[in-house]
Amino acid sequence: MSSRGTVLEAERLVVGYAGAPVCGEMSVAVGAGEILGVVGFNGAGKSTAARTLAGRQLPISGEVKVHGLLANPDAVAFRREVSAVFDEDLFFPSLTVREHLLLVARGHSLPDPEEQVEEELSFFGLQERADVVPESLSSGQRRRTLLAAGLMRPASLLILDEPEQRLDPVMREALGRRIRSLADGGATVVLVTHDPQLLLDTATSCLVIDDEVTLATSEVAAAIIAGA
Ligand SMILES: Nc1ncnc2c1ncn2[C@@H]1O[C@H](COP(=O)(O)OP(=O)(O)OP(=O)(O)O)[C@@H](O)[C@H]1O
Repeated sequence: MSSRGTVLEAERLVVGYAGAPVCGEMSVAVGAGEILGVVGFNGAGKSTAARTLAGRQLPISGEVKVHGLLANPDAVAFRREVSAVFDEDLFFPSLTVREHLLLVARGHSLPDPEEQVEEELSFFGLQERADVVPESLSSGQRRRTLLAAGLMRPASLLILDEPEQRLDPVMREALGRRIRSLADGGATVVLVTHDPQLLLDTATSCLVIDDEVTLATSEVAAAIIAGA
């Protein structure tokens, strides 16, 4: 546990649908500056767990708390703390990439929103596509837009569901460095991933999701997802 205190806490959490659990019960306590990798086979329940930790779906039993606040995305105080990026996240069909990012920057009262947006466009290699609407983007460009929006806003807890998907190797490496630097700045990160290298580059501990949920080092978890 981090000396900087627990940020995300879940005790005997059971996640699933219509009262049916998708995986074993889990307990987590993640501190400021820590990166919790979440791994498991296809369909193991990683995204379900991540969505529950992000407050996007209710647990079957147990509670999720962030800084002691019950997970509830309708609560302003919770939303301020938590940024989550999922593949199914939505866009406004008539807003361009730049307009989406400006909306996020202004909505979170970032200083110099225009400048910050240009930095994100550059980091995610989106400058050339900044003025097109989501429909005209490739799936990887849409993914990068969502990640840019999720990473640029202030948050003490960042939940990323397979952020490496549809990113090329250079972008994956840059993303790993970015995640690490956010954690170095004090953010807590939950990272669902199938990428052993991203896990090794970032995670400080890992949750292996299965019928039983266990804690593992990033080396052990990376070996599991690499099929070793
Ligand atoms: N909305 C839903 N309603 C009912 N069952 C669902 C729903 N979404 C997912 N599931 C089921 O819950 C189980 C866990 O799914 P989940 O998406 O959490 O797995 P995952 O570990 O993230 O998988 P992957 O690695 O393939 O992304 C799967 O059996 C899936 O079919």
